[in-house]
Amino acid sequence: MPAPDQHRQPRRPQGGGPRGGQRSRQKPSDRAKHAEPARFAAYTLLRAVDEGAYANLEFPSILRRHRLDARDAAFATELAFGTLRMQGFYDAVIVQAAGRPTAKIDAGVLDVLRLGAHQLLGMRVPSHAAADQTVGLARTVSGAGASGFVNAVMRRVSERTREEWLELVVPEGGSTAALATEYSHPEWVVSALRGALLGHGRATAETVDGELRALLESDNTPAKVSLVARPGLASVDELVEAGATASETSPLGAVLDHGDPGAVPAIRERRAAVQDEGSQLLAVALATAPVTAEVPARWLDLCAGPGGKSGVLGALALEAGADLVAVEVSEHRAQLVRTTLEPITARAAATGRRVEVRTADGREVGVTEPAAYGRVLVDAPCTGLGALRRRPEARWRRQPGDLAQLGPLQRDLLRSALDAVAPGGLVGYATCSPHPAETTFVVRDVLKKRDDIEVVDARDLFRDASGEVLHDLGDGPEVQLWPHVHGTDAMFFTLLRKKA
Ligand SMILES: C[S@@+](CC[C@H](N)C(=O)[O-])C[C@H]1O[C@@H](n2cnc3c(N)ncnc32)[C@H](O)[C@@H]1O
Repeated sequence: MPAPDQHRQPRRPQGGGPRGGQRSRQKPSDRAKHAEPARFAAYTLLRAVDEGAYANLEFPSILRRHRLDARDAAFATELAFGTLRMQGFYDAVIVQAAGRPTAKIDAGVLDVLRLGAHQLLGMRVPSHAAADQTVGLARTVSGAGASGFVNAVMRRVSERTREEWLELVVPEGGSTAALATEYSHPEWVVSALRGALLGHGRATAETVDGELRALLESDNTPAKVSLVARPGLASVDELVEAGATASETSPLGAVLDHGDPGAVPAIRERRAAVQDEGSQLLAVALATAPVTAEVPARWLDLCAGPGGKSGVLGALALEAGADLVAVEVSEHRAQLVRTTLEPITARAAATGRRVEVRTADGREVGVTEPAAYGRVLVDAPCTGLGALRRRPEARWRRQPGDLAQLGPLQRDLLRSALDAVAPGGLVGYATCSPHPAETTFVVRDVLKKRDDIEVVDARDLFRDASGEVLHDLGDGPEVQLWPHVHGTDAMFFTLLRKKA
């Protein structure tokens, strides 16, 4: 049985000195005998992620199973998610402290050590408590045999501050490998983000190092909980009354600084939702872009699951007197779209409009329903490299080969959307990745073979809560948002019009 909570101890002051003064020479036998619940829950998540689980989806049920109160749940979340994000840096530290490569450490013991390293180097938990509880966790999950090894490694990790470890394990010179260790990203992701900053004109050769550091840092900073009020169903004022703060970035948005979003009535009733402000902005951009030709009053969301943008598009479609068709290839995700759209579907029925969710392959819609829609969103499946701050394990799971695999699908979906839109109508192509291979290159390749499409400058459509065009949107015509600049995920958006 896990022991009672022992992490509620005075934290070390920020930026404290070397850990020597607090260093503990305790033997493993003097350490905690068992794991306490919050750390045990964090460990359970790390093991589940190692076996393929998604941290965001898995953790709520782990927290419930361990019956953690709000404070322990917050500690466990910071511990587990912070450890997953910073795992690359901690592994470099553990290799030094253990004197062996991570491949030679049992996977469960390695997770225990990573959690211990995060408490020492990332959370300001006092050294003795971090070491004590980490050894207790090792004893609970791996047996007494591992506790001596864990005790010794924890002691060595605690002998240096975070800054001293950075100096020791980060190669000199600011190379890709150095940034990868310092900011705990795979090297290929560091290279890809550097290329994205340059490729989208966000940085020049002179400024890219600073921009890249700021971007990598933002991936390691937990995103705020952004809410969207679905137009006509909820208002920002209602979210503010429920404890959120009105967003400065999105006219539909609010930010919840603390508390459970599920406790907000509008969210429970699906009149509002948790959604990144960048996603809100691009759905609004597509819905409000001027269309001068006569086009069908039918809008299409071609890659709809789990339904976040459909929720905004559907609500705005009804306000504009249009229907919405949401297409999603996965039955499970299509069901999520149906659920999230329930209040919008009900409102549509009451006003003589239609909201329809189909489980189907979006690549076929252009053939089966040519020129049938007035506005089409392609929120393409992508690597998600622009949303790493929201998915703590994603950076380790993604592989460079994913880009090559997704490329043909992204192009096929965009082609299908361009066929499905009526002359004069609009297609928005979006990704939650800034990688040129899934953004500008996809659009360029598809447009190369068509003469019926023109690119529209989308920047004027990205307006903040006060109605001003968002700052730093670049040279256009497409829009690339950045977490370190706009506080949103790194969403990409191109707006295309089929010639009338
Ligand atoms: C980036 S996600 C969309 C997110 C969604 N728009 C939202 O805001 O909640 C991409 C979605 O496309 C779906 N997808 C992948 N291939 C597809 C295809 N051929 N046709 C339709 N949907 C597809 C994926 O299952 C995934 O749910």
